[in-house]
Amino acid sequence: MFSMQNMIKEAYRYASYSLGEGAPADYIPELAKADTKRLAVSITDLAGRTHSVGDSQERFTMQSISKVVLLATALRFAGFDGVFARVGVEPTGDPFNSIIRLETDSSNRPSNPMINAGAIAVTTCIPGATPGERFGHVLEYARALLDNPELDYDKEVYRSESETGDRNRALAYMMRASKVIDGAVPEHLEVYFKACSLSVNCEEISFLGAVLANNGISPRGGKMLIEPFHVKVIRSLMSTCGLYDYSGEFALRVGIPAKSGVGGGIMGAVPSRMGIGTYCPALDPKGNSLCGLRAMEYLSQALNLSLF
Ligand SMILES: NC(=O)CC[C@H](N)C(=O)O
Repeated sequence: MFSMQNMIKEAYRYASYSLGEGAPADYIPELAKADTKRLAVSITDLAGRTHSVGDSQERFTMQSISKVVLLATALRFAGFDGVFARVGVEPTGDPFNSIIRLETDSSNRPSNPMINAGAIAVTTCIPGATPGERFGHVLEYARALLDNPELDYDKEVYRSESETGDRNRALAYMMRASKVIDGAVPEHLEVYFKACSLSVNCEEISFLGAVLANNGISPRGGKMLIEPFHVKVIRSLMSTCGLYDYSGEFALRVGIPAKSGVGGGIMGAVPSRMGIGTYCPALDPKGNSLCGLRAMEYLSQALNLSLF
């Protein structure tokens, strides 16, 4: 008999065959400590019910999944035109932290908001007198979008990333040199690193997926959290750019708008159906959670979720 719980159990079992493969991100030293045996799969349906199997309460940092929250926050304050004056909407086929196109692209703008350069440019659209105030807007919105009023960032991961984030600094200074962004680079990076360090669990990211799946309306309570046009923008960028230089193959194999992060999470939004969260910190060479990809593939096939 069909039950969502059984389906998730099967996805978990299929994904668990890949446990032991891959490795946690180690360029942020604090992330290298993650237990690669942790695995979770969660689905939040559009009635707001969450079903999970595995380590779904385990907390991990959002990392690049926060690019969705940063973009939603920036769109709220600066609108479409304000945000997309600073960042493009084209996939790159390059790794998430690549710098090359900032020089070779004639506009010097980062290609899209789902790569590091693009997300840093997006943070510059979030207003406030101090980086604390600006991150406050992100945190407040993240608490609503992930349905956890206690949500906060992980101080250890933030410190670790801030100490070692020279590549992100380089991206930001390049963009400032070419006048794509202005203002104090260390302040923009404080907002960006804190957003990456937001501490979440698998159930919460499946809820964020469900908000996006439900056209921006909270499946718990019915409040509009993201306006429908912004949902369309975010979902389309997730589809084309959400898994960095694996986005094309992911579209083909899974076909769900999704966003991954090097903390080991993947968040998926199946329009008008459900939000999906997966977690396992062992990554493939492109920075995507290996077991997470397997679980997404299983669910896409079994529930016929591909948009294509
Ligand atoms: N792909 C990711 O999750 C990258 C985010 C990470 N915080 C970084 O800036 O490198």
